[in-house]
Amino acid sequence: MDSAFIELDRVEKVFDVHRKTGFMRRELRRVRAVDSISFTVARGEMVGYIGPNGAGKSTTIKMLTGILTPSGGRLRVAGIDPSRERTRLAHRIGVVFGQRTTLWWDLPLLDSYRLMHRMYRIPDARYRENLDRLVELLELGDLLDVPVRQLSLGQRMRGDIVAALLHDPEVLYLDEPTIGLDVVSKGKVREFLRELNAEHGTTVLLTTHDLQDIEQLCSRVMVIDHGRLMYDGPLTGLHEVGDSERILVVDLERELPPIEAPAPARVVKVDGPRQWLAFPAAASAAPLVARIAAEYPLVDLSVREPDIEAVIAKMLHSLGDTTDPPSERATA
Ligand SMILES: Nc1ncnc2c1ncn2[C@@H]1O[C@H](COP(=O)(O)OP(=O)(O)OP(=O)(O)O)[C@@H](O)[C@H]1O
Repeated sequence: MDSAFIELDRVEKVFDVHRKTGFMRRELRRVRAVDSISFTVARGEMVGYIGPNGAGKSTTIKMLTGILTPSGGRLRVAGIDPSRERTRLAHRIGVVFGQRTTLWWDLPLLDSYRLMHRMYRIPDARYRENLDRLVELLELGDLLDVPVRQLSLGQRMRGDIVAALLHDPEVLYLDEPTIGLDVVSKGKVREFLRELNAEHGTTVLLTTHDLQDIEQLCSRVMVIDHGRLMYDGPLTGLHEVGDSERILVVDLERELPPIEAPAPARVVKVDGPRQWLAFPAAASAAPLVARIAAEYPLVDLSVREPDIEAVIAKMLHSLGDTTDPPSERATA
């Protein structure tokens, strides 16, 4: 991988919020949404950017796209200062907001793509080639004539991903790309993103509340809290810092005493022939599964992941983070 493609050096974003505190009285509150964050992302990396609600994730993404101007620090994407050269940068980045669509609600999907073709001034041959490839990969061929408002959430999300990639961006910002999708649609979106990254080397910054998005896509994860970067490393490391656990749900042929599992795995619940075992999230489930399969009459099993909020909360707790949500300072 070559040198930094995304660079943040002590970036800050402070919002001034005026609040009415009484008749003719207003108070100015200063919200430090992003508080001196520094990191770099190399070209071709897929990085998870996670944190509790209000942590500053969207504010960071908005600064990276140039929608918001930092209050301090230095920020570059592909060598470009996003807030100064937003239009130039727009040709090199793609953005997908899971909760909002960039498509035209009343128009057939294909018409939205035609408009983007013109907006981004994509050469005709390239547009045609990209459209054909993306529509095939994301299985949207039968839906191109359907107005966006008639699409299911999963179809609309895939439609938005195509829209974000028609102009061959080098970096893709994804904000909750699998939110509300069923298991099959989530799988399709993840598989597509993996292929996109492997084949085109697209750099991806992913914000999500779904731990499996991170697990299946990102070799690196950054955790932000109260506007500050609290962790930057592999997901397994995040589990280790917080001592997170996964749960192995085991269905036996009949009701039996609690399974004698090798420590630190242990049975945490028994209900008839079903038993629940907790084990460290950073460890592989394979040895535990093999041992149970060899020694017990096993019918079925599944692994439950901890939810992302729980992992982050444990990690922050173990780091002794007890500060209040984004630092606010009354100035008047
Ligand atoms: N335009 C704004 N004006 C004032 N305060 C803002 C503005 N945008 C964000 N904030 C505040 O900045 C902080 C960080 O918000 P941000 O939306 O970046 O968080 P987030 O991590 O994306 O949260 P979520 O997961 O809930 O989307 C919050 O306290 C929020 O209220």
